[in-house]
Formats: sequence, C-alpha cells, structure tokens
Amino acid sequence: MLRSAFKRVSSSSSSTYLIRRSFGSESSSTPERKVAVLGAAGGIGQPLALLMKLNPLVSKLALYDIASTPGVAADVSHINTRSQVTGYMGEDQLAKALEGSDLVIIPAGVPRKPGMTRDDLFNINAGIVKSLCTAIAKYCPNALVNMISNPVNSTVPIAAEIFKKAGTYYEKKLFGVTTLDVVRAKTFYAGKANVSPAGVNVPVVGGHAGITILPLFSQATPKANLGDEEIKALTKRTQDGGTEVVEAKAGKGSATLSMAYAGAVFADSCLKGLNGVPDIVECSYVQSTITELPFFASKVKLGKNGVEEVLGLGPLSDYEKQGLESLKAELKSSIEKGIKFAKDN
Ligand SMILES: NC(=O)C1=CN([C@@H]2O[C@H](COP(=O)(O)OP(=O)(O)OC[C@H]3O[C@@H](n4cnc5c(N)ncnc54)[C@H](O)[C@@H]3O)[C@@H](O)[C@H]2O)C=CC1
Ligand SMILES: O=C([O-])CC(=O)C(=O)O
Repeated sequence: MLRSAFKRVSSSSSSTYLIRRSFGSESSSTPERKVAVLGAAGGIGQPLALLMKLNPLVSKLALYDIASTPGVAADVSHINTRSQVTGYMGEDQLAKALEGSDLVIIPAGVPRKPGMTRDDLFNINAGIVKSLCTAIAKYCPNALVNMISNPVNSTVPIAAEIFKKAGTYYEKKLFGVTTLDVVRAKTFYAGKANVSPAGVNVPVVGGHAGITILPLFSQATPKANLGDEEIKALTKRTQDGGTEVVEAKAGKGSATLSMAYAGAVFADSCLKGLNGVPDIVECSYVQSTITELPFFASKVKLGKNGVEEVLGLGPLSDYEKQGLESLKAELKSSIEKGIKFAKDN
C-alpha cells in the first residue's frame, strides 16, 4: 500500500498541510503523474525536491540541474514514499528529464543579493528560462509549467513567447508562482489579527516584485478589525517580504525554504486540478484579461487542463484601488521587457 506524507487539514482550497508521522493510505485510482524540477540542486530546488517526494500524487520525480543532481536524487530517493526519483545532470540529459512530464517546476537561476532588485536578475535568468522553455516546447509541450525563476513578472512572458515561437503556447498551462506572496500575507495577517495562520485566506494580485505585489487584505478571512495604518504596514511587509529575507541572509541568497513550501503547495494544487479535484483555487500570475495587462496575478481556478477560469478581482478598498493603478506601469514594462527579449533572442 502506498502511503501519503501529507494530510489536508483544511476543507478550503487554502492548501494547508501537516506532514504526518502516521501516513494515510492512497487511493488505487490516483493517476500516474511525472513532475520535473529544473534547478533541483539549488537552494529552492533541494527542499522542493524533498516536498515533492512527500507528495503522494507524484509517481515519477525527475530532478534536473546543470550540476550536483546525482547526490540530491540519491538522497531524496531513499525516502519511502510513492514516487520513483531520477537525477539528470547537464544539458544532454534535459530531454530525458522532461519527456512524459505532466508538470515542470522551474526554480533554476540566480537569486538576489542585498541591494539588488528582482529585475537585476533579468540578464542571467532570462537566458536560462529561454533555454529551458525551448526544451519544454520540444520534449513535453503539454506539461503545466510553474515558473519560480525571477523576475517572474518578465520570465512568464518570456516563456509564453518561446512557446509561441515553437507553436506550443497553451496559455492555460503557464503559471508564474506567486504563492509565496500569499503565504507571507497569510502569516503576517494572522500575526496582526491574532488568529491561527492555518485558517486565514488572503488573495494577492498583480505581480511578483515590490509594489506589483498587491495583497487584498479587505478580502482577508477571518475578518479582523484592523485600522488603515495596520493594513498599510501589512501591505508593505508583504511587498518587501523577499527583501526582508535577502537582507537577513546577508549575501547568501534569497528565500529558499518558504519558497519551496509555497512551490510545493502550488504544485500540489496543479496536480489536484489535473486529477479532476473540483474547486481548487490559487493565486497565480497568468495570461489574463481582468485588467488591460496581458499577464496578471489573481485567483485562478485549476482544472484538468490547467487554468479553468481566471477569477475577477472582487471588491477593492480605495487603498487597494490606488495600489492597483500604481502597479500597472511597472508591471507593463516588465512584461514588455520579457516579450522583447524573447523576440530578439
Ligand atoms: N517566485 C518566487 O516567489 C521566488 C523566486 N525565487 C527565484 O528562484 C530562483 C532560484 O533561487 P535559488 O534556488 O535560491 O538559487 P540557487 O542559486 O540556490 O539555485 C539555482 C539552481 O539553478 C541551477 N541552474 C542554473 N542554470 C541552470 C540551467 N540552465 N538549468 C538548470 N538549472 C540551472 C543552479 O545550478 C542552481 O542549482 C532565483 O531566480 C530566485 O530569485 C526565489 C524565491 C521566491
Ligand atoms: O526576493 C527575492 O529575490 C526572492 C523572491 O522572489 C521572494 O522571496 O519573494
């Protein structure tokens, strides 16, 4: 009997899990699902590989990096859960890593150091994302793609253009992972509202950098009676959450453990959607028509083909309306920068 290391503790789609010592059993009808992690030996990649190994929805786990994957794969493969783990190292093994994948998660690329913006990573990471997406188009064009590599506001448009060039752009299958913004917003709100984080929901919309990260605390549940200044402080802390970690790590990279958690939560929701579980909703940065911007993060319903429905913004407070208007110029220029890079290269 296969054993589950995750137990859903919330009936909502908030995707909260406890890793349990006493594992539950897995249904015999759980489909086979191959998940590939590209950048699997990195700061995010390693704990993400661990968390995906614990996920009973995964039957094959392909760990790819340009270096060090054999060790990571050997290590993770000894964990007694369902998935078969294989490590792939170097470009000549990328095809094998990707073939047959249902879901590809991309945390490959360089992280920030103090004083840098996410956009400062563009020059290196744009090229990495381009080469990985070119291979995805060739070897697993129908896979869902979860883009973690920064700057997400630009790397998702780059991926879309690369897929378009290859004739394999399925807009419902491309996701910018903004779950860490939601994870942070929930944690910080729970602290201020003095409630358990496990029951909190906060949508976060816009993009994934500075002021483009717009948490909608007016829609947070459970409701708390927070004043305007408290909401402003919570908003700023959520927008600066990544920088808070970059500064605390003082040159040793950016968020890895909380990101791996967030990436695992989002991937799990994508797999549930693929498997036909109803009412799976997560915030994600996707192709969108809910504003005039072609890519935008909002609540998204996940289904058998990826995005089933991009949900609207819902009612916004005046403060959030202002935040929405202020973020548009930066997000637009990051999107255009990504599209231009992919067209020119
Ligand atoms: N979306 C989000 O919320 C977040 C995104 N990030 C981003 O995730 C990315 C990775 O961060 P870390 O894991 O901390 O960096 P890291 O430097 O620890 O790991 C990156 C890994 O990517 C690998 N890599 C480089 N080029 C590659 C290629 N062509 N193919 C496959 N693998 C390749 C490296 O060998 C390394 O193992 C960064 O761009 C960072 O900014 C980080 C935190 C949150
Ligand atoms: O801040 C960074 O560079 C990494 C990141 O995207 C985050 O932690 O949200």
